[in-house]
Amino acid sequence: MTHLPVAELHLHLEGTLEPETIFELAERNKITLPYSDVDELKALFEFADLQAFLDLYYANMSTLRTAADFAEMTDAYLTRAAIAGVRHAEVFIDPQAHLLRGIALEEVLEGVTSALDASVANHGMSSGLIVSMLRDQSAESAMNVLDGVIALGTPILGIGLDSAEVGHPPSKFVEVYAKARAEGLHLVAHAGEEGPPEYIWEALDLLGVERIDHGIRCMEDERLVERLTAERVPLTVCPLSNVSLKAIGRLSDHPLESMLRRGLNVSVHSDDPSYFGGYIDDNFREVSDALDLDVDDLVTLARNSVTSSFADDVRKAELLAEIAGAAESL
Ligand SMILES: Nc1ncnc2[nH]cnc12
Ligand SMILES: [Zn+2]
Repeated sequence: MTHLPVAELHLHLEGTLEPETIFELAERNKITLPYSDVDELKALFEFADLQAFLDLYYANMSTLRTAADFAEMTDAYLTRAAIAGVRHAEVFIDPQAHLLRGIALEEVLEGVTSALDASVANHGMSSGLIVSMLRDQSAESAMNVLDGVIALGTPILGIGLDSAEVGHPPSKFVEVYAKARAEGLHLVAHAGEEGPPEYIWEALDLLGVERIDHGIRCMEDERLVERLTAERVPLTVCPLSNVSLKAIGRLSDHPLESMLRRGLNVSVHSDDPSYFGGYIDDNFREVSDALDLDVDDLVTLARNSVTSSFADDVRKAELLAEIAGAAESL
């Protein structure tokens, strides 16, 4: 199947480090990994829950040291995403995970933005960066990152909130989000992945987010579904991730189809593709195989990804026209 043009809105750059790349980086940076080869590492890609994944995800980041490493990781993602049909990418980076192990914010941002700055020229893809705060770290730490990014003057699209969800509600970050809003930044947050529907309410009402990342647990709260539908709040759903992290038992039980039927503004994304079995094209193919989705549903998902993006109106119109063109030949 040719891929529909899409916007990738939920993608952690550090979650695109393929096992082979982790070993290459480790060798280059003289880091000893606790696995002897790629197969031993891949054998660990069975996760009991979000925390089990996060432990491995953070451990493997130790291989990233220089701006060149961050640039290479980012460009490798853009190369793979272009093959998947991604025409616009808004990607997350987790600066605190690198600051905590002594890598300077400048190093991280310089590497990532140098690759993103060339995304149009090298991949025909528009792009932007979302700085994501680790919710299991303090609000003060998140504020320091925000201040650091502002001081450096690095152009970013906005801020996000990720990492271990349960026990770290959005309310913890009210001041950080207020400051980011005052700076004119876009606001998104992971909520309702493992955490309860109340965290989605908080992300909307206390943080003022424009998109919810994941949000699948909204389906447990009828009033919330009504609100999200009425306000067309985008939910960036990552089906392969949800199965891999046991938020959902099997792909055939994924609520994506019910969410679409309820009129929720859902789109499909890849989260941490190297760990969860696939990029955005793999997510589209697997949900269309496992769920009762027709071509119109797939086109709706692609269109929602574009209308939910932070691209400007001209770019959105271009991308919607591309989707309409591609849909004719499906
Ligand atoms: N699926 C996910 N949930 C929360 N934090 C993350 N960081 C990277 N992937 C994540
Ligand atoms: Zn995520």
